[in-house]
Amino acid sequence: MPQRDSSAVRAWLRGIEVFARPLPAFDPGSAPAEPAALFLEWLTEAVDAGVPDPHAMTLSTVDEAGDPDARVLILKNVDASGFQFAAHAAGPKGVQLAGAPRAALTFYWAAFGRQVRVRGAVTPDTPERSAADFLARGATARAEALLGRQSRYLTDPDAGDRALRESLARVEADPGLVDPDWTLYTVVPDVVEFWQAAADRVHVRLRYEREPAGWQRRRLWS
Ligand SMILES: Cc1cc2nc3c(=O)[nH]c(=O)nc-3n(C[C@H](O)[C@H](O)[C@H](O)COP(=O)(O)O)c2cc1C
Repeated sequence: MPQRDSSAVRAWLRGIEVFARPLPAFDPGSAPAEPAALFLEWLTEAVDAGVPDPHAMTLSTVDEAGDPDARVLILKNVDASGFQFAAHAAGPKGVQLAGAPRAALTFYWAAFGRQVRVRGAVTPDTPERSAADFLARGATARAEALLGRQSRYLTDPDAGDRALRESLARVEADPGLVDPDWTLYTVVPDVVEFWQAAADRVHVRLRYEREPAGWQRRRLWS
């Protein structure tokens, strides 16, 4: 740990190695026609290699003032229609998405030096599918969601514990209870970029762009 002066921190950070490990090669010429197929290949490799939380991703949104916001979430599904996550419509990210229904997703699997970036419109799924996602959550997660207080100030932790216990009792008494604000969202991608790090810094980038004729694949400078 360096001294706290800024130049020492700068030197310390510069000394930390990046991409100094065996990394896979990426041949964009043999990439599949659809980005979802390549995404699932990369995700599968991360899962099989035991990467922790391989389905964690950063969801970026903007608020009503146009200020960006970002947080890590768990991916719920991916297919040709898009990338799914779930959230409470009344919480900050839900409110931001109601006002500006577009988002970016960022995945990073450090063990492979791989990043995937997704951008697109965000659409809420049907109430039935959102309810099914809600009911697939654990009892405590459902009890917390039903409180609808995520990201508010926790001024009294003891009162918070009591409220959670009461909510959990409601869930246990009525296991079919669904929070109507719980929403599955789909990011419908316009653009999906695959980025493969290389130790020599000649990183390989492939961007899929959705066009009327279908997905176009383009290499990018690194
Ligand atoms: C690995 C990881 C996974 C997370 N998964 C979720 C999740 O699936 N759902 C969720 O609401 N928050 C999740 N969080 C917490 C969010 O990052 C965030 O703190 C929370 O959703 C509140 O965000 P908001 O105030 O912008 O709405 C996760 C955080 C981490 C680090």
